[in-house]
Amino acid sequence: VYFYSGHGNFSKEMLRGKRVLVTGASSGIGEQMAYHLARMGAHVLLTAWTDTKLEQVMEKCLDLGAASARYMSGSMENTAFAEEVVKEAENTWGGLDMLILNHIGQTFYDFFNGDVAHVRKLMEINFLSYVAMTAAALPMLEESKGSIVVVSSVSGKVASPFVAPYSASKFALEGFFSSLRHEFIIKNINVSITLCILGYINTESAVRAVSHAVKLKPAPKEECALEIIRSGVLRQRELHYPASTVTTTLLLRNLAPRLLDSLIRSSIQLENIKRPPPPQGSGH
Ligand SMILES: NC(=O)C1=CN([C@@H]2O[C@H](COP(=O)(O)OP(=O)(O)OC[C@H]3O[C@@H](n4cnc5c(N)ncnc54)[C@H](OP(=O)(O)O)[C@@H]3O)[C@@H](O)[C@H]2O)C=CC1
Ligand SMILES: C[C@H](CCC(=O)NCCS(=O)(=O)O)[C@H]1CC[C@H]2[C@@H]3C(=O)C[C@@H]4C[C@H](O)CC[C@]4(C)[C@H]3CC[C@]12C
Repeated sequence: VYFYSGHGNFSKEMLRGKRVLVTGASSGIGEQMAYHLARMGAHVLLTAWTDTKLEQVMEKCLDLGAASARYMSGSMENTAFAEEVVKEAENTWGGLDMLILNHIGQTFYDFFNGDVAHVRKLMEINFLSYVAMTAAALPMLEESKGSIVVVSSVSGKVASPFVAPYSASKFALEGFFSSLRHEFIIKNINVSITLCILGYINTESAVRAVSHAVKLKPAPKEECALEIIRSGVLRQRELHYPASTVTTTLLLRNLAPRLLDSLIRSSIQLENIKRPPPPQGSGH
């Protein structure tokens, strides 16, 4: 059973005929969300970078029972493309019920190397495109009293080493969407915002990037994807998945931050992180 900030009865029937836009849908958690939504009979619009992968996911969605399935490939580094995807939903469906913001740009699990351009690029892909899609989709979501689902991470709540650019983009999501949620309540805008705080998940790209260093056992992407959809449909404020590690981490963050920091560092095989050369002329 996974922790929710609220409670409610979820039925897969709730998604039947619903119009759902999923980003980062060509692999990993996004791909699994697409398949769950298809099994539930939703209309899906899938987006990611690589169209060959997207086409395969779309075909499988149709086989699994999607009410309809379409895709658009392109880079979310360009907010114009982000807005085009939302326009496609409007042109295709005349509206939108759920916006699932999930994609991330390629990054590294390593010491920050001073590459400011990489930080800027990741802020564009992982944060600004989420803002652009939300702004473009809001009129449709207000009309449908729909939901915004923001896929984030423990990295967006608690600092860890070796993920500085990625973590910055996830913290930005927390600040922006939590503030926006206040404004929706003040303005009586009936659009829910669900922040999904995820721990380590067994997607190919995550395992490829960190399995040499992160001692933790990753949680299953299929179950993670279903919990994200469930929390969005139930209009939960936050999803913590897996609840055991995420909720404990957040409790420790407030109660014993130094202990948490040392536990985080001890959960990493530091000897497997290649160390950068010392700065020129350094005394040590
Ligand atoms: N896996 C994990 O351990 C965790 C994941 N999360 C979050 O879950 C979400 C999904 O992660 P995960 O499934 O592992 O990621 P994957 O690497 O499996 O998928 C990333 C997706 O983003 C797309 N993408 C990459 N670059 C771009 C770009 N420039 N423009 C548009 N789309 C792009 C990829 O498309 P393509 O393949 O075509 O390039 C792919 O569909 C992310 O928000 C991540 O932060 C949070 C905590 C833990
Ligand atoms: C380094 C991972 C990102 C890999 C990548 O570049 N994917 C891009 C998509 S592409 O290949 O298609 O271009 C990180 C993705 C998820 C991170 C993990 C996470 O968010 C949960 C933990 C958070 C904690 O603060 C640090 C450890 C994490 C396991 C963290 C590690 C880095 C990721 C796997």
